[in-house]
Amino acid sequence: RRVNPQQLPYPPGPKPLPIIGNALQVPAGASWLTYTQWQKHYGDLIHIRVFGTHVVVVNSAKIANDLFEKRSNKYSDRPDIPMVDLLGWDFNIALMRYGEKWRRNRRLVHQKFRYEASLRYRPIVLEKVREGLRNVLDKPEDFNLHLRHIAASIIMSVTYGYEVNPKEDRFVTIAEEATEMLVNALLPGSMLANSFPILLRLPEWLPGMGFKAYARKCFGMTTEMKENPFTFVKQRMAAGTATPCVTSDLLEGIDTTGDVENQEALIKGVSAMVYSAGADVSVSAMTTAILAMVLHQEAQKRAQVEMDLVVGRNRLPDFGDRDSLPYVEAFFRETIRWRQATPMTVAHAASEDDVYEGYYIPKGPSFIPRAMLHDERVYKDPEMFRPERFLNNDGTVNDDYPMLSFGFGRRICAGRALADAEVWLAVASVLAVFDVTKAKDASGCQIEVEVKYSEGLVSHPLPFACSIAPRGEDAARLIRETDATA
Ligand code: HEM
Repeated sequence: RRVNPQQLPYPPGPKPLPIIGNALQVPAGASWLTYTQWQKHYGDLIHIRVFGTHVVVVNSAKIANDLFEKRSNKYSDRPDIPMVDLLGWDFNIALMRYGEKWRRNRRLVHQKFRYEASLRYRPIVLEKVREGLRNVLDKPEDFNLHLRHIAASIIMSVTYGYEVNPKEDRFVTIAEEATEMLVNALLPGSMLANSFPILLRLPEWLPGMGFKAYARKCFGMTTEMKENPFTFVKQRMAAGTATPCVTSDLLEGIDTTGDVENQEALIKGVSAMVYSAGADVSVSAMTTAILAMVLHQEAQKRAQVEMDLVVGRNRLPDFGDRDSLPYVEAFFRETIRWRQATPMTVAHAASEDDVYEGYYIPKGPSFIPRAMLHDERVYKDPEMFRPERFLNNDGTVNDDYPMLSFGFGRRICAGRALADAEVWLAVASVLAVFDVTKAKDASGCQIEVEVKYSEGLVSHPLPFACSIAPRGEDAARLIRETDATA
């Protein structure tokens, strides 16, 4: 009441219980489904309380725009997650509190990943996607691994000029394990210390302090994840053999009259963060595209007809073809709308108290923007995969790019230009040369595929079987010809 002088109400929401608030009503996993149901009862702005933490769920693009864009000076903070520093993940911009440290980091990421800068990475994207096509041709049943390899090799090449080893790469393995440990520690309820930071001060020998050993293990990994690839670049620069990359560019820009150690530490963190921010989400989007192809044969066929007309069967699509492939573009956009890789995006927080449409919003709550790309007032039958929703009547692409899948305001995804390029090219290339259909079992019956996704910050399609076969001998030859070393 002291901080809410006008005694305005919080936004509506389900009735909280004493002390624990709404904790029992919020499922740990796919909570966006619960928020979707609550929207029908409580509206577009919902308030809940989980123990002492206020959470505001934003259910419409209009409110997201009003708060995260128009009032972005107030709504660009992140919730305080005490475990992040303990795990050694304090360099992760996506989780950083809004302030000077975030600004310094974001400036460097923006410098290297804004649209114009990202154009430089297109040759790498092209090379790695085509390598992925060859891998799929050789071992289609391992398509998920190949998609992982595409995403990892693009990011490692762009960031460190490093060629990823397809099997058990030392840099990639450590980055994946450290990222997984972070994601597990962020799952609601997984680490009590996130809700009760006082636990951080208690000695490790007490029962329930297992999180400290967990954090130590993760800290070791994040240190390796930052140090090893960075040292790799520095050694190659010293030997004059470095491939130009984000890290070498940033190192060359160091002000040698200033505090070199601090500048290097910043570069190390920014470079290491790129893998965790960009690899897994890109894999999710690419896998969703494959899932959509399996389930929507008519959409796949229509995209292939367009591809054959525009690109023909004698070459593979390139970025220069994008504007001439409206249906393929619509297929790509529908992919990132239909199943968002981060269905809850990343929570924002308010850095000061605010009032919105008569409701009181205290400083610091978590703002969870639910999957607005499934708002049936905007997207009719949102569960349906329907690329046509991104086309005008004359077949041209409309102005609706599902940018919300990349977040909002000042915290919008800093790598969206690279993500857009790599996922588009992967989708277009697969459509050009492969037929993706349901797999058959030993008795020749089709194996049915269900749309099921994992839970967590980044959500992936659960493993599914499918058949990925080249669209004829010409397509197989085209794929093989992309191997310059053959
Ligand atoms: C399909 C792929 C991707 C999707 C769907 C995606 C989505 C997102 C989302 C939803 C956010 C949170 C935005 C918010 O808080 O409002 C985010 C943040 C971020 N993303 Fe991406 N992302 C993708 C790929 C990438 C790539 C390849 C990079 C590499 C540079 C990247 C770098 C970042 C960074 C640095 C942030 C943190 C921004 C900040 O908090 O200031 N992302 N991304």
